[in-house]
Amino acid sequence: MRFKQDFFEQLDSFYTQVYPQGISNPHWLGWSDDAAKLIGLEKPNDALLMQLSANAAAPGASYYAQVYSGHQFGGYTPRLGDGRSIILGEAIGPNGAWDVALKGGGPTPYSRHGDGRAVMRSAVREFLVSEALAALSVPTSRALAVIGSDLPVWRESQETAAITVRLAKSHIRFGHFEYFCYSEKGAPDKLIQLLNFTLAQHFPHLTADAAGYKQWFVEVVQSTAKMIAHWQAVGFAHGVMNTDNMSILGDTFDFGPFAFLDTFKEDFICNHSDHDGRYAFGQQPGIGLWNLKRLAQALTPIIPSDDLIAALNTYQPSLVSHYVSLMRAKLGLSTDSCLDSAEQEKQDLALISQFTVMLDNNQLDYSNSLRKMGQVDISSQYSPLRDDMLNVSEFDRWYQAYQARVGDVADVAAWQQQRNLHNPKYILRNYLAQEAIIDIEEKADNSKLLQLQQLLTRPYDEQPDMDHYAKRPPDWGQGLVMSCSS
Ligand SMILES: Nc1ncnc2c1ncn2[C@@H]1O[C@H](COP(=O)(O)OP(=O)(O)OP(=O)(O)O)[C@@H](O)[C@H]1O
Ligand SMILES: [Mg+2]
Repeated sequence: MRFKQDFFEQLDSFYTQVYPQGISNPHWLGWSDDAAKLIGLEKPNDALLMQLSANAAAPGASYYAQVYSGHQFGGYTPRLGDGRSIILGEAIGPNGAWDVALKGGGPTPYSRHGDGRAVMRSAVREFLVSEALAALSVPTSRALAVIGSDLPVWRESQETAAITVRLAKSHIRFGHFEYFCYSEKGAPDKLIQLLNFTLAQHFPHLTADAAGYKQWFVEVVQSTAKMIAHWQAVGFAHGVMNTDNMSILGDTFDFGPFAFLDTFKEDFICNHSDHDGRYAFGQQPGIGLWNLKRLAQALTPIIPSDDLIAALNTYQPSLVSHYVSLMRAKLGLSTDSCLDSAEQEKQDLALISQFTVMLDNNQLDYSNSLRKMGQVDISSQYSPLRDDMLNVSEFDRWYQAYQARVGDVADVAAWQQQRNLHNPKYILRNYLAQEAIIDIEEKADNSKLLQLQQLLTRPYDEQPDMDHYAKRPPDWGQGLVMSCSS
């Protein structure tokens, strides 16, 4: 790894230098070749294992924990910061730099009452989902590796610690701006310093002046809208959309109790502590806007309110338009229609919503239903999903409208093949992650994890002998809800 240290060198009051503490008996549980390429690495080796398990210094690393705050479940916490994630610096890759962070690397001045550690099950889940989302083209932080150990840690019972090696284009969160607006004295200067750094590093096409700031916020609004459109289209529930977990670049960030939908359920809650369903699947678009409003509020000292509001107003149309275009690709709705594009979008959204409401009412699997729809012979009156519906006449009405919208398809096989490129066969179902974790816990066997990882790097491909991974969960794995104690 070759590092540069821009954040460390330019923003010295925005972090505390802190060294990670090694974990005993470190061993690779998982490694991502694809993530490795991003920072110019190839295969894992012993020296890297020692560095990334914090048992040896990584040459060129600076080791620091950033300070930030954030709104958690709607309430403001004035100081959070990296309590268990220690950043080594920005590793230089062939197409740009990536922060390298050891998540679970030991206590920091921001650990509050925590131990600075991550348990193996949560580290494995973060590793798997980061790479699975990337393979689905969802904007996300990445995971280079997950490293197991025999270091005991206590949650509800004794578990072992692990480290996820996270790669992120930036670790700057909405909460960084909130911290330097509310919690730190000398606010406008620090806010401006942080914003100028963000612009120079990640928005080099923008100028560090009023016009650049205004356009920057528009781009943050839109990248957030785009990220959430991806989540809704792929059926991903994040679970903890606090503003400290919202990346300023619109990358999915901080994986705790997340879930991919098995059964489609608009009000599905994956987080055991989310009693009111604040972060339920169907709430995510609205929460995205709420979070952006909190960011806007923190920016009022440096960006005029009218500009902030104008940008916020682009959120909903931008999200809808990304969502509809992702769903069109899944369902095979082409866009070269003679209707006005806004009207077409409205009608398509209605068609898509009727479809998901039927999935919800009939308790059908989200990804498998879409995959099946993509294999329909569009000229035939018969759709494979019809048999799964209780209200067949409702489905028939919808299917007729759908057929009319798809129109004539000259080459049905090619159309179906296209659909398969947009409707994954394999997703990271919670029960699959759980099975991989149980094998590691009980048998020290990571082969399921490796198999799952391989499978999820090609989620759209038929893969021989892997069909069982595409099945709906068994009874024990239905609607698994995860706790935050990670
Ligand atoms: N075991 C722990 N020890 C110390 N601090 C912790 C621990 N778990 C969570 N925290 C801190 O609590 C706050 C909220 O935690 P949250 O689960 O959102 O983040 P995280 O998963 O630890 O890290 P990140 O957001 O970097 O992915 C953060 O400041 C985090 O660093
Ligand atoms: Mg977090």
